[in-house]
Amino acid sequence: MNVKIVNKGKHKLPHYATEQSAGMDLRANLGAPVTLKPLERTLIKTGLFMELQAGYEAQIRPRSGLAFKQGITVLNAPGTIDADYRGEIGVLLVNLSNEDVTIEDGERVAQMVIAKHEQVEWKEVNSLEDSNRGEGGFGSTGKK
Ligand SMILES: O=c1ccn([C@H]2C[C@H](O)[C@@H](COP(=O)(O)OP(=O)(O)OP(=O)(O)O)O2)c(=O)[nH]1
Repeated sequence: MNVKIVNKGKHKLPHYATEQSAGMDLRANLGAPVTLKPLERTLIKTGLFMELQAGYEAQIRPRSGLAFKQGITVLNAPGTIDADYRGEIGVLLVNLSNEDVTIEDGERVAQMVIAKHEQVEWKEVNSLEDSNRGEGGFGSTGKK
């Protein structure tokens, strides 16, 4: 599937690192490194703008390595890029470690998965059909 993309940043376009990768890493497009104190958050710009086809979204997800090694994650994970959004793709990072962490220009800060999605029309009713699961939730299955 072709997706139109504009790159106003200085880094190469995101790409699939292996033949079956689901996500493409996104690079920070920064004028200068950004340091996050513990629990500090910041919006990292990518320089990328894209035009998804209707029925598709892009999900912005954390990178496991960055989370494990440095405690950096995506605060609103998974971030949602709507098909009608034409602004710059941003990555909202938070530092969940107890040390300062510096994000460098060009660093891979998150990954992006393009996914199909549905839109529903509500059919409002007064009651729902019974199911043998009932109303149980929040850890109610598998009880001895
Ligand atoms: O991680 C993200 C999440 C969102 N966006 C952009 C694309 C998305 O289409 C738009 C709006 O995002 P969202 O719907 O999550 O934000 P909102 O807080 O509900 O704002 P809005 O009123 O703009 O919908 O912001 C990003 O660039 N990165």
